[in-house]
Amino acid sequence: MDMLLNPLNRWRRLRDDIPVMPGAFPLVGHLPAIVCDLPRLLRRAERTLGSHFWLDFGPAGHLMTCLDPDALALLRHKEVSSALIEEMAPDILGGTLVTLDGSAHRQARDGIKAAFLPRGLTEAGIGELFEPIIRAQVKAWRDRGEVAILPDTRNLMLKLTFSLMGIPAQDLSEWHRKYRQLLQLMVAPPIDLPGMPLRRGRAARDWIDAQSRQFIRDARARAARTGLINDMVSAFDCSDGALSDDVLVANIRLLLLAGHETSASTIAWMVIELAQHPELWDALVEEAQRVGAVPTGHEDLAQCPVAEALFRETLRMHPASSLVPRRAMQELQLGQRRIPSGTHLCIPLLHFSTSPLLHEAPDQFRLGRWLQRTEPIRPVDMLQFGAGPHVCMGYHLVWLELVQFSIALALTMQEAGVRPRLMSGVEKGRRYYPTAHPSMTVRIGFS
Ligand code: HEM
Repeated sequence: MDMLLNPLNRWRRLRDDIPVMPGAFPLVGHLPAIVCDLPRLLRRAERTLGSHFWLDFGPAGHLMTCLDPDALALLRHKEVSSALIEEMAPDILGGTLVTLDGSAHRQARDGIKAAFLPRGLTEAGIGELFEPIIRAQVKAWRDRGEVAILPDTRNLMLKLTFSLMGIPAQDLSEWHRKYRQLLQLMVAPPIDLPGMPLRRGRAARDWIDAQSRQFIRDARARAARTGLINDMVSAFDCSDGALSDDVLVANIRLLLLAGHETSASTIAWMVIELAQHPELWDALVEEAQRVGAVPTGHEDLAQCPVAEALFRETLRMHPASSLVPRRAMQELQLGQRRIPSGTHLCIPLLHFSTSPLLHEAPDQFRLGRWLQRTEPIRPVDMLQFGAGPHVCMGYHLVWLELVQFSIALALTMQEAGVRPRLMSGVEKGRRYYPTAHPSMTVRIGFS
C-alpha cells in the first residue's frame, strides 16, 4: 500500500531555504503518514529531499525535521526551548515540567526527581508493590490462553501507575473513566461544546487535578496514604524557592500520562518479540528459573541480564516516543545548515534508534548487542528516553517494571508448560505518533 500522502500536493517548495515534504493534506498536513507510516515517510523524505526537511503537523504547524546526528545534540542545547510542547498540547501538558526551560524547569524537576531514582523507588517499596499486581495479570493471561496484548498491557500499566500514586482501590473505576476522557484531549477536535471530547477531556482534567490537590493536602496532614505522592510532596516542600501547588498538581498529571502509554506499548512489543523468537523465550525462561523469583529491588536487576537486554532491545527497535519537538531560541548550526531563530524543530528519536550509523544490523532484534558489550551504557544507548535536562524521569522505574514483568511472565508460563505464540499479523495497524504502539488487535496465545 502506498503512503497516506495527498496525491494532489506534488510540487516541491522551500521554507527558509529548506525543502517542504510534498503530499500534505489541507488541515491535517502529513499527520496521516506520520501516525501510520513514520519510518517510510522519513526514509522517503531523506531519499528525495536530504537530511533536512519540513513536515506539516496539521494544527501544530510545520516542524523542521533533521536526520543528521547533530539533531540529537539539540536535546542538550541551552538555546532550544521545550515551550513548543505546551503549544502543541496545551490542555493536557500545560504547566508540566516537560514544557519548561532553564531554572523554572530545574526547580520543578528537582522537587520530584528523587522519588524516581533507584534509592527513592527502593525506599518507597515500589518493587514489592508491583510484584503481586504483575503476577496476577500474567496468571490471568495463562488462564485465558489468548489475549489482545495492547489493551491488556494498557490495563496493567494503569493498575501499576495508580498503585504507584497511592490511589485507593475503591476509587479505581472512577479514575479509569476520568483518565480515558483525559486521554481524548490528545486527539480532540477544537470544538468546545457540551458532549464533545474537548469539553469532557477538560472536565476530566479538572477532576483529576482536584483529586491530586486533595492527595497533597492529605500527604501534608500525614494521613495514612502510601505511594510516591507522599514522597514527592515532602521533597517538594523541602526544595528551595517557593513553588506553588499548581506546579505539583500539573506534574502529578504528567506522571500519570508519561508512564502509561509508553510503558504499555513497550511491554506489548516485548511479548510480541518473545512470541516471534522462540530462542529468546528459551533464554529468558532459563534466566527466570535460575533467579527463581520476580526481583523487587534495583540491586537485584543485575542478576537478570537477559531481561535487561530484552528491555533495551525492545525499546531500541520500538521506541515509544518517536519524535520530540523543540523551538530554536537563536540561530543554530545543524549539520550543514543554518537554522533561523524561532524555527520549530522535530528530533526524530525513532530514526536514530534504528539508524545504521549507531547500530550494526539495526533491523535485527539482537540481545547480543547488549549481552556482549563490555562498556557501560552511554546516553546514546538510551536515546529512546531523550537526553539532557529533560531526560525521562521514569527510566529506572520502567527498567524495574519491565524486568519484573518479563521474569514473572517466564516463570508463570513455564510452570504451566506454555509459551507465547503470535496469533495475528503485526505490520497492519501499527502507530507511531503521538505515542508509537503495535496494533490494538495483535493477539498472543499461550499454549
Ligand atoms: C518506555 C517508557 C518510557 C519512554 C520511552 C519515555 C520517554 C520519554 C522521553 C523521550 C522523554 C523526553 C521528552 C523531551 O525531552 O521533551 C521523557 C520525559 C519524561 N518522562 Fe518518560 N518515558 C517512559 C516512561 C516514563 C515513566 C514510567 C514515567 C514516570 C512515571 C515517565 C516520566 C517522564 C517525565 C516526568 C518526563 C519529563 C522530564 C522533564 O521534562 O524533565 N516516563 N520520557
